[in-house]
Amino acid sequence: MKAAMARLWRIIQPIRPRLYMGLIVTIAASIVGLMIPQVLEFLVNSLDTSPTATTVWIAGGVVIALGLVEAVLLWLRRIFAVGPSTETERQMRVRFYTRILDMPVAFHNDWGSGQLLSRSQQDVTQIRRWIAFGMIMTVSSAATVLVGIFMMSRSSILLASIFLVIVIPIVVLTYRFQRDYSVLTRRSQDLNGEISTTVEQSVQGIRVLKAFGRSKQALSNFDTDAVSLRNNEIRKATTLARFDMFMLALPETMLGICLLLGLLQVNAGAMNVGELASFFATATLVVGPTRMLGMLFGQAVQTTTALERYFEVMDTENTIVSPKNSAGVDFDNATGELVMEDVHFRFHDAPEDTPDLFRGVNLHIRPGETLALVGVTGNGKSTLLQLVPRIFDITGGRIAIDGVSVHDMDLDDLRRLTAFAFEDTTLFSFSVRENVLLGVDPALPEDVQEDIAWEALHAADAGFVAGLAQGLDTHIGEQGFSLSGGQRQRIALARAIASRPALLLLDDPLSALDTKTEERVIAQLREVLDNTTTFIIAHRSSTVALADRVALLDDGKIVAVGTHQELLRTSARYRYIMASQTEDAWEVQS
Ligand SMILES: Nc1ncnc2c1ncn2[C@@H]1O[C@H](COP(=O)(O)OP(=O)(O)OP(=O)(O)O)[C@@H](O)[C@H]1O
Repeated sequence: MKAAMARLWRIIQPIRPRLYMGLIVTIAASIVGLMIPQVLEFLVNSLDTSPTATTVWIAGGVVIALGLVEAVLLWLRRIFAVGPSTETERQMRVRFYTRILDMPVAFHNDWGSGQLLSRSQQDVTQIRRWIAFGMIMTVSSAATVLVGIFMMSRSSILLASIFLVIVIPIVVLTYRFQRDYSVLTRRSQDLNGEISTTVEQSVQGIRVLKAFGRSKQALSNFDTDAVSLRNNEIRKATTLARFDMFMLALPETMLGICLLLGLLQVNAGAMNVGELASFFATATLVVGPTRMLGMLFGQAVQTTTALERYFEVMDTENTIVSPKNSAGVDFDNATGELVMEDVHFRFHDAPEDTPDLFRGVNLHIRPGETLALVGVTGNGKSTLLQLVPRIFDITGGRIAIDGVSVHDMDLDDLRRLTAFAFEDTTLFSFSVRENVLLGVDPALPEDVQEDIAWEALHAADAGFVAGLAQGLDTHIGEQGFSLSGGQRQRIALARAIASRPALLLLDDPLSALDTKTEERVIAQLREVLDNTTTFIIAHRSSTVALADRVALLDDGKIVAVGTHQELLRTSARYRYIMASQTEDAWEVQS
C-alpha cells in the first residue's frame, strides 16, 4: 500500500500546491463548522442568565454567517481540487494508452483487452476520486476529529474521554474491514475485466456466434461470470453493511451514554446546560468525520488496488524498443534488400519441450525482387514475415534490410521502410481515405495524398471505392463490417501499397478474392511491385505466379529456393505442398 501511494504522491507533485490550498480551506471549513456549537453554548448560557432579543439576534446572525463562510470554503475546496485532479487523470490515461500502443504484440496476446480497458477507465477514475476527494478529506476529517475532541474536552473531560474510548474499536474495526474489503475489491475488478473481454469478443465475433447458433452458449458463459461477479458484490456489500452497522452503532451508543452522564453532571452542578449543549453539538458534528474516516479507509484500499493494477501494466518491460544509438536509414536509396541469417525464433509462451519454430532460417531477397513464401499451414510463414518489422523479435541470428540489422534501426525508421498487409484484415472505423493513408506522411499536400490513395486503390483493384456513397470519404463501419471480405482485403492491400515502402510484406493478401478478381489484382500488382522488393506468403499457385522466385519453408528452415518451375522440377516436397494447397495444383504441375 505504501509503495503505490508513495508513487502517486510523486505523480501529483506538480499539483500539490493546489491540493494544499484545497486542504487548508477544507480544514478552515471544519473549524468554522466547529465554532457554531461554541456560539450555541454562549446563546444557551445567556438565555439561562440574562436573555435579551439583541443577544439572540447577534448569536443567530453569527451562526448564519459562519454557515455561509463554511459553504463558501467547501465550494473553494472543489475549485482547488477538481481541475488539477482531472488533469492528472487525463495524463495518467494518456500515458497508459501510449504504453499499450508501445507494447509488443506478445504483451497484447497475454493481456485481455477487457483488463486493459478496465485499468485505463475504472482504475484511473478511482485514482482521480482519491486525489480530488479522498486525500483531502482524510486529513481534514482527522483534523476535525482531533479539534472536535479538544473542544469537547473543554466542555467536559469525562464525556470527551468516553468519546475518545469509542474511537479505538472504530480504528480496529476499520483495519479489519480494510483487510477483507481489499481482497474482495481486487476480485471484483478482475471479474469486471473478464466480463468486458467476454462482451468485446462476442461483439467482434457476433457473426460467427449467430452462424453457428452458439449465442446460447456464449450467454451461458457470460452468465457464469456475471453470477461470480454478483456473488462477489454481495460479499462486498455484506462486509460493508456489517462495517457500517458498527460504525453507526458505536457512536450512537456513545452519544446515549454521554447524554445520561451529562445530565447527571448538570444535575450535580459539575457542568452547565450551555456546556452540555455545546458538547452534543460538537459530538454530532464530529461523528460524521469519524464515520467518514472509516469510509475513506475503504477508499484508500480501493485506490491502492487501482494503483497497483495501473502500475502493473506501466511496469511491464517492453522488450521491443529502438536501440540507444540507432543506425541511420538512407530512405532515398533504400532498395528493401532482405537478408535472413541463421534466424532462430520461439514464442515466449511456447511449451518447454517443443523445438524452436525457426531453427536456422537463411534467405536472401534481392533488391526489387518478389519472393513468395510457401509452406504447409501453421508452419510459421506469418510469423517469419512478422519478424522483419520486429512485431516479434528473433531469438537468434540476424535480419538485415539493405545491410543494416533491423535491431540497429530506430523502430519508426524500420516501420517506414516496410509495409504489411495482414491475412486477417483490420480496418479502423475511419473513412476509406484515412484507412488507406495510414502509413503515408500526413505532412504531404492533400492533393498528393489523394493521388497516392487512388493509385494504391487501383493497384489493389479497389476501384469500387469510387462508387461508394462518399467515395474516399465513406466511413467504414466498425471493424469494416459493411464491406465484403474481398473488399476489405483490397483496401488493406492498398494501405500497404500506399505507404510506398522499400520492402512490402504481404501475408496471403488475395485469399478472399475470387479467381477473376485475383487475376486482375495480380496483373496490376505486377506493375506496382516491379521495383518494390516484396516478400509475399502464397497459398495458391496464382499468387505464386506473381513472384520472381519461391522459397519453401519446412520444418523450421528454408529448404529450397528457386523459380516456381525450378522447384516443381527439383523438390518433391514443393510439388506435394502445391498439390495439397491449390485447387488447380495438377494444372500447375502439368
Ligand atoms: N502468439 C503466439 N504464441 C504462441 N504460438 C503462436 C502464436 N502465434 C502463432 N503461434 C503458433 O505458431 C505457429 C505458426 O503460426 P503462423 O501463423 O506463423 O503459421 P502460418 O504458416 O502462417 O499459418 P497459415 O498458413 O495457416 O496462415 C502455429 O503453430 C501457431 O499456433
